[in-house]
Amino acid sequence: MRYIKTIDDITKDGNVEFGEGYEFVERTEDADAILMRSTDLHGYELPDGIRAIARCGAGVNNIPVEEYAKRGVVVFNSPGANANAVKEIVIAMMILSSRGIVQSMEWVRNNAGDPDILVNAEKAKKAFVGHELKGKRIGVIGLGNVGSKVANAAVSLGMNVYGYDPFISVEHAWALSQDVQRVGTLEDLCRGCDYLTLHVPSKADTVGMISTEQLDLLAPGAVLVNFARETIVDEDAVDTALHRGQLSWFATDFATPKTVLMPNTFITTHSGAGTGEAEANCADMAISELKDYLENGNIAHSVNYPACSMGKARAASRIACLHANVPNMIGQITRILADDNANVQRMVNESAGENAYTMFDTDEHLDSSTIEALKRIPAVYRVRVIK
Ligand SMILES: NC(=O)C1=CN([C@@H]2O[C@H](COP(=O)(O)OP(=O)(O)OC[C@H]3O[C@@H](n4cnc5c(N)ncnc54)[C@H](O)[C@@H]3O)[C@@H](O)[C@H]2O)C=CC1
Ligand SMILES: O=C(O)CCC(=O)C(=O)O
Repeated sequence: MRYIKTIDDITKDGNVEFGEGYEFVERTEDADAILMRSTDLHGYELPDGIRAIARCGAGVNNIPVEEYAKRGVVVFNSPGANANAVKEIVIAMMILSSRGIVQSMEWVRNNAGDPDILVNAEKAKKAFVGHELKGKRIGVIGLGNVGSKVANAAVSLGMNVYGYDPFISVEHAWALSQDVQRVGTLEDLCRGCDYLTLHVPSKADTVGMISTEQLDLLAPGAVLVNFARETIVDEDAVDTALHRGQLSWFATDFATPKTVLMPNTFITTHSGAGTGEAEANCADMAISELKDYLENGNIAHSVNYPACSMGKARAASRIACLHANVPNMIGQITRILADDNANVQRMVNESAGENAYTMFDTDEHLDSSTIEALKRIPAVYRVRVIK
């Protein structure tokens, strides 16, 4: 039996299924792995028994991924699984910011008792005249799973679409409409934009990336949409830009104490991924990642360890070593296996940044003294006997 602790409501109806061989537990101390969403794990006391964490979603700024890597904990996310949901709400926010829809509906509600409301609505409507998205210039920052979809949707709405992403993946470059014009600098992207939408992770080079300098380059009365993370915008700069009309609207998914006091905002409850489809997609992806890791040691979509797969564990034994990406690790591991006279059927070593992963199948089970010797190798973070 394997034990799973869920943190957060993974889906609205609470349904998550791991299937046979798995049980949910209340206490993290009793779990092998964690399935979670947005809870901040910085400062969380993670028990040593936890081998893996799967984040149902894209952003992992709520998880100390490098600290966990050094403890031999593999962190997964679910890339792309909620991207369509975010794309749709971002387009909705752009339309809401352009057409006086919310204000017009408020007017109707406030005048519900007026017997002449139908006639008076005709008079009131001029206050809610907006403009169309077609023909407007939009800048998309980050052309990954969400940004590439937003950019393509904006193209199909007839917008002039500009994108900025110095690290764009080949996959997303292929997915991008040829009508999206790529721009080399953030400043060139912002210049003259009527709409600016943010789709980058929160990390050292994106925190505060939208500030006065960038906002001043936008067209006067531009709309800023932030469904990425609250940290990416300088909130004081956004507040000032809203007060002096440089921004006409700010649509954000993050109800921070500062944004809730700003004028001309549409603020949601971190609901960008709030669809049943997105929740199910994220949960399915995260669960299959955890199961493949716990049962076979395979890693897919990890944010702190390399991808690595040897298929189903079919040999007598499978061992996985999580370790630092430093010289002579394979030499040290194979020397210990040779001392045990172990016959290795297959071995894979992969690395990503500071961390590396070595997995091997052997004909027979290894002695416990051999496992202990592997654990004693300096810079080995964890040794797992998968089978
Ligand atoms: N509001 C919500 O519910 C949701 C929010 N998000 C947020 O949106 C972010 C993006 O999501 P995805 O598109 O799924 O992630 P992704 O990883 O597919 O795409 C992120 C893109 O940002 C680019 N990027 C990284 N640093 C950059 C920089 N300095 N300048 C420009 N581009 C840069 C990357 O190259 C990548 O193409 C997530 O990290 C998360 O914080 C994602 C999903 C739901
Ligand atoms: O609804 C959630 O769990 C948050 C989604 C999100 O912010 C993400 O995927 O990065």
